[in-house]
Amino acid sequence: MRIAVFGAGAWGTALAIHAARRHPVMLWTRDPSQALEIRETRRNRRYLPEAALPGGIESTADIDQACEWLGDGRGALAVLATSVAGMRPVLGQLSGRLRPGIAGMVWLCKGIERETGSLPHLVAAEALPGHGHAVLSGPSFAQEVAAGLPVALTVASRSEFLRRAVQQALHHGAARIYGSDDVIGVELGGALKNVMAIAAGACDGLKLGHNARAALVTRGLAETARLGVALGARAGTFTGLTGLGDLVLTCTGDLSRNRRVGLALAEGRPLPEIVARLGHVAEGVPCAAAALTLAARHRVELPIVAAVQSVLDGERSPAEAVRELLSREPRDEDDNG
Ligand SMILES: NC(=O)c1ccc[n+]([C@@H]2O[C@H](COP(=O)([O-])OP(=O)(O)OC[C@H]3O[C@@H](n4cnc5c(N)ncnc54)[C@H](O)[C@@H]3O)[C@@H](O)[C@H]2O)c1
Ligand SMILES: O=P(O)(O)OC[C@H](O)CO
Repeated sequence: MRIAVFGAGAWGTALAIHAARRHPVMLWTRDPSQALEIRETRRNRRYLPEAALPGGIESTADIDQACEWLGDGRGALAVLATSVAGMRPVLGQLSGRLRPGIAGMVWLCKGIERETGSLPHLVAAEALPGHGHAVLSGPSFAQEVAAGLPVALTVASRSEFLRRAVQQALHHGAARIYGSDDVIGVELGGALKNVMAIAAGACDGLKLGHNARAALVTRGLAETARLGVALGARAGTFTGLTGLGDLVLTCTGDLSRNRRVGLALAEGRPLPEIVARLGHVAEGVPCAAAALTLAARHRVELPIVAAVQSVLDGERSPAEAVRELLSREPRDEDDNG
């Protein structure tokens, strides 16, 4: 099966390496010098410097060439690996270029569009109509996948055909790919765990202890599920790989960029400096505000996300935000607030 990956950041590159263990892969980047570097050095120095790219990966910055490479499209798979902010512009370029026969488009990004408060499947429906759509998510640090370490992911799509096509393409070696038809639940779990990881990083940076982090993960999951159910997701999805699984990974694993943002905020560093130093996207930063927009539309309360947003906005220090969360009125654990 031919697989074209659009976006050559850390995760797009790692997924291309995994896919290339079985399939020919085309890795598209918007940056011509990066495409040249990948072809000549078999490395992506800026985004995933430690990984060697196998010979089965070709690279181009020419989007027409990448689409033509997929051939008549039959059985081929397109993968979108940009940040959420890059989704609409890149899918817009692909619209009309991708042949109708491809198995479908699967995106890897985890977040909510900042300007619209839309989950990725709604962005894709507008920007790339006429193709099958799927999201691939779950606990997965790029560096570990590139190194061939075990990983379990979930592909969610309303199309059973596309779910099976993604499993056929990527369920091999050390990667297990589960299927789900709960697109909203899978996308929301992946989006909000990034915000919770900022909170967990701040919590650990303030040395609030293991009890505090466990409370944050558990209440963060409750908050995510509350919004998800209001949006039409199944509650059970949030205890799966793309909910609890990714939440635990990102809140506790130091490879997480979002967690590192939280740790740096606890040191009192300004957000623009933290983001600039990171050199990668930290989706939790734009996602916190977008999640609050979405929650307001559905009249759902998100106290931890609101606390993170107040810190990102510079309205409160992390310590003040924690004090505010602790001073909330007592309630039953399964209360809807
Ligand atoms: N890194 C991981 O371990 C990992 C794992 C799973 C999911 N994700 C998710 O995958 C997405 C990408 O993450 P990443 O780690 O690759 O980020 P990254 O910061 O390493 O790379 C982002 C990539 O998106 C591209 N991009 C951004 N806007 C674009 C635009 N308008 N047009 C074309 N390209 C654009 C950048 O050029 C870059 O190649 C994020 O939503 C992230 O949450 C990351
Ligand atoms: O580095 P982060 O925080 O963007 O997390 C990466 C992946 O989403 C973990 O599953």
